Amino acid sequence: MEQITTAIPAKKSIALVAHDGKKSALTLWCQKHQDVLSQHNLYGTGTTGHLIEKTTGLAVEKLLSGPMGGDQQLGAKIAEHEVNLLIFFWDPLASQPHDPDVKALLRLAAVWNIPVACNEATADMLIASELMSQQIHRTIPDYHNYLADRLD
Ligand SMILES: O=C(CO)COP(=O)(O)O
Repeated sequence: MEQITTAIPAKKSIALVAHDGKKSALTLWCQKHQDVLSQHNLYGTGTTGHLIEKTTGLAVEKLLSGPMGGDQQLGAKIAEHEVNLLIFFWDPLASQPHDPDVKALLRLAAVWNIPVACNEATADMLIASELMSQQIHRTIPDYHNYLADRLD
């Protein structure tokens, strides 16, 4: 597929999500990195977003709880270029009733080539990057070209 280059702005729109077994790890991580996070727009699934707001005071745009559609809402925001970085502490030791939604969210993050951290070590590296405060470039599928080809 043809690709185009697009920008992720210096002020990023970051999705924060954690499964139940990882919620305390994510809220602690958010407390630790509150200064950097406060410089960006934050989104979260329902429970995670509320917990982050409560423990850090950061403003989070809260979507539905994951099992009720929150992962799908985030996936849509990634496809519409509203969310451009994903921190998702998913739990590899617990099964989830909405596993297809989790997979779909991670798939769309890969399709649209946004930075993703699925564990704390990667999140630490992302948040420490000097690129967090700069505009960065990413290549994404050329959707208009894709559609034009299909309509030919
Ligand atoms: O289930 C989730 C991610 O798959 C997260 O949802 P909650 O933040 O509502 O727990």
